[in-house]
Amino acid sequence: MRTGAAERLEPAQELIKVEGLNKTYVSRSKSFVALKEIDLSIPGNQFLSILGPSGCGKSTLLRILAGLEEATGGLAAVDGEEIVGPGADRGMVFQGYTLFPWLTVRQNIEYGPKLKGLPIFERRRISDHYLKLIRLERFANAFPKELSGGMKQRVAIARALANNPKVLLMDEPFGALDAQTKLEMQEMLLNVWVEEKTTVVFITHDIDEAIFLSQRVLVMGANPGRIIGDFVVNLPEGRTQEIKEDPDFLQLKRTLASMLKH
Ligand SMILES: Nc1ncnc2c1ncn2[C@@H]1O[C@H](COP(=O)(O)OP(=O)(O)OP(=O)(O)O)[C@@H](O)[C@H]1O
Repeated sequence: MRTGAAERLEPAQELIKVEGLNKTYVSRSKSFVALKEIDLSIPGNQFLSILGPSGCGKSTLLRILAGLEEATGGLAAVDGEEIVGPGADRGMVFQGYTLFPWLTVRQNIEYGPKLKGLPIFERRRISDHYLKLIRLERFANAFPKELSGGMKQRVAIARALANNPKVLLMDEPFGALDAQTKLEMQEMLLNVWVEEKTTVVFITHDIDEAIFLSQRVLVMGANPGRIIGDFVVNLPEGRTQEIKEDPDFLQLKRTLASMLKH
């Protein structure tokens, strides 16, 4: 159902390339190495999660990919183009709710397509598609303040996807939700990913969430921020919560937990 550039990617083709990436924050006389020599290749359509202790540079890496932060050295590129600033080819979803409060759910979703100058019938087609995907058709004309936290995050995901980005960058998007809503959101996101096959880079502190959602999990270490583990998740697609009892799931969970502990 996707109509843009992401559709043209062969599954194994590299979409995101990070090479020798460094980030040092300098404040007054102090400098702090947040990222050191990060090398990473992410193929198109992959769902990749990043786990790591607080302060290991996960958000910094994501913000560099989003073009919101400049690297101190090295390269970061999307689809062969070096990242020099934010762009519609990268959709962002954060923990905080970032919807426009003065726009309805439908208008929020249509915001990007409207900015691109798409005609009204096309915008309507896009918002209809995403309202259905996030199962909020009945709330098309509601304002964000009328929605629960989980519903707001669903709209934030739809709004990001409505731009047909090449990659969805998600920084702990479900971190503020209660446990039950979080599980529902994970299933919803997995369904969205299966339907749309968009590339996702997802930051979380939650090992279960990382394994449940992903095809691949990266582990970062701190001081300096670097990649210390890269795991393929060998679990079938079409996952439901029961998969969390699968021996392969539990084995990977133990491995990741022990890596994070050290
Ligand atoms: N603007 C800044 N100036 C100075 N230091 C910064 C700045 N932004 C981040 N840092 C430092 O860089 C390190 C990495 O921060 P970052 O937010 O990327 O970590 P994180 O892994 O996402 O942490 P968390 O899981 O707690 O969100 C931290 O030690 C942080 O204090």
